[in-house]
Amino acid sequence: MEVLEFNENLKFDENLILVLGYFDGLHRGHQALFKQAREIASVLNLKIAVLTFPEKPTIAFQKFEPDLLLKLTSDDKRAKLFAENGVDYLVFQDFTSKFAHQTSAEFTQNFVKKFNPKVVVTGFDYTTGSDMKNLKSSDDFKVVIVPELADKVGKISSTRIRDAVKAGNVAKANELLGYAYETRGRVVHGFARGRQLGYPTANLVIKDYVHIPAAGVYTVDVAINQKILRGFASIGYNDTFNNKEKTIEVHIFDFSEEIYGEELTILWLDKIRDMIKFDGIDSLIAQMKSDETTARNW
Ligand SMILES: Cc1cc2nc3c(=O)[nH]c(=O)nc-3n(C[C@H](O)[C@H](O)[C@H](O)COP(=O)(O)O)c2cc1C
Ligand SMILES: Nc1ncnc2c1ncn2[C@@H]1O[C@H](COP(=O)(O)OP(=O)(O)OP(=O)(O)O)[C@@H](O)[C@H]1O
Repeated sequence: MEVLEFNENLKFDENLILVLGYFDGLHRGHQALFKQAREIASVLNLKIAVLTFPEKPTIAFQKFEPDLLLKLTSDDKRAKLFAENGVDYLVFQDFTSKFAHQTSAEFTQNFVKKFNPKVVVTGFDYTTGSDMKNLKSSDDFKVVIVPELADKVGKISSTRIRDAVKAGNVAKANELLGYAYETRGRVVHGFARGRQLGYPTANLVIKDYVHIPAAGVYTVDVAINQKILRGFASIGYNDTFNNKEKTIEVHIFDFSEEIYGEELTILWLDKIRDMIKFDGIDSLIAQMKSDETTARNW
């Protein structure tokens, strides 16, 4: 997959299949679009391009709050997911005020046509331009609209997945994503209390602008050095010890390597419980033993 910045001189000599949208998380609804695009691409023997934005379009419209920059995946993972979904050209355009002020016709002329698309694939609720029109088929290209992928609650959407993650409902998020929600971090030193508890933990710092699940205790898999290992993790202020800083820590079962400075990825599988303020470490240890059984049996 080639990653490109859109600019006026960008020109493709070949015909392409163009897919449009922001695609936070590349969830099952988005995957349906790419499946459709791949089917058309293979019949017409064409490559697939995506025109998307590095950040959420809402930053051009709303009063800024740091949450607006948070995503469901790191930028690296996002690119990987586009590639896995069959994208050949991933093209980024900043979503600016000027971009937003274009009409649908201007967007078609200035952007869509630059891709020489034979077919443009969009979702059922996709609109373009300041006039918010649906893209229409023309002599130049055909528009294929993918119907809504929904479950009992309604449309599978990035918004629903963000809400599930923020509520700690990672199992629901995973069901809607079609893969396990993950967080990449680097292992740093904590208070070294974990050893005393019988559960040494890797404390993580997260540099990606991503949504972190709600405080609590979780069954996780940990991807480290090409291996996937089961563990359990906690997010929060370690209420028993009144920590001032929120920590994300993971204990990997049957693992005793020194991993300070290493990068690992936590795959959030299920929430076990909320964080509890215990009146002593013995009750915390007893609770963690029971959590361990839950996590191992998941
Ligand atoms: C699975 C798991 C569950 C935990 N549950 C709690 C909890 O309910 N209450 C709490 O105060 N701390 C909890 N902790 C956090 C421990 O207090 C923490 O791991 C310990 O203090 C070590 O921290 P340190 O790495 O900063 O030394 C939990 C940690 C893990 C890994
Ligand atoms: N469940 C779905 N079924 C079919 N198409 C979808 C679905 N969800 C999104 N799409 C389509 O995917 C493209 C990208 O959508 P977008 O990035 O707005 O995702 P979204 O999940 O709708 O996000 P949000 O919840 O933030 O509105 C659009 O063309 C949209 O119509």
